[in-house]
Amino acid sequence: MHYSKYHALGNDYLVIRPEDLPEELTSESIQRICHRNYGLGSDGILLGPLPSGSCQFGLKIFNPDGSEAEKSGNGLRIFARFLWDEQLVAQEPFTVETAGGMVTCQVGGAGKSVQVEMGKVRFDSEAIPVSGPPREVLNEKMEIDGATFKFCAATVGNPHCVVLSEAPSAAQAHRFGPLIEVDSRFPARTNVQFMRVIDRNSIRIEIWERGAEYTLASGSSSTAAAGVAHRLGLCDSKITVHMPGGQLAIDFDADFAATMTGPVTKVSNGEMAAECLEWLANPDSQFLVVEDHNP
Ligand SMILES: N[C@H](CCC[C@H](N)C(=O)O)C(=O)O
Repeated sequence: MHYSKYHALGNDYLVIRPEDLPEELTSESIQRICHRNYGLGSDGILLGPLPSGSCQFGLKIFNPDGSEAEKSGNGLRIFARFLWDEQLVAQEPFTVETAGGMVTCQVGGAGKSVQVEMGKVRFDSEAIPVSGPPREVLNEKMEIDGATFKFCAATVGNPHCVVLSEAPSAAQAHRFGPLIEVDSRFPARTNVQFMRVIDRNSIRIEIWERGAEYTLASGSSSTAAAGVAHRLGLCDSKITVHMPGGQLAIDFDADFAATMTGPVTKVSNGEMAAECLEWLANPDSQFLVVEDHNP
């Protein structure tokens, strides 16, 4: 099976064209393909280009636990670069349909920089979703594993819980992220960011992703966390988001519509070997399978 691998600030994805799939993806085959020991290893799969009734291209985004994500900022930059590498687009902006809505992409810098209009960041509980009465989820409190956190929640098409932190760290993300991801207040689970506001134009985040665990960078997390900082009046409308994998630029208009700009790096084109494909298809082969989170 042919694939292309890219990373965006260390958040890596496999791009697979539907015509290259030997059979329909399942939660288990996604887990196997993405597995860092048994499979090709990645933070997810981008399946496309797919037909779309509303946009020039369609895209399905899968997490390594097999769940489908409504949106991925790094994934969309990578997919835009893939389309450019395949000469399916040039320098003009183009539209991509995701489960979380339509986005507009534009490739620049000889493919090394991509801009994506990510849509509006929204804070209302029903859109995210967050349980409880309909409200904007801002400056609420949660008790997790003996610690008390102040948090906000937002959607960029996918759900995010932004925890205010004096000292975001990988240890903090690993300890509290998995607990918050599956907390009952998030019916669709949630991505989690631990955020420190550095100044009016920069924040720092550590990330625990829904369905992907700890990642070095996340475009939708950056957009959500920057949106919260802007909504709380702690940052202006142009924000640099610092993550372990690097930086992204997020710009907001007056309606919190976000434009994300950042790099993409091509890693390889490759072929999954036949014996690995056999292992993928063999349900009895030894493999650690996590529970299926698809609704
Ligand atoms: N794990 C996310 C999708 C990938 C997001 C991240 N890789 C990005 O760049 O936005 C979710 O289930 O909503």
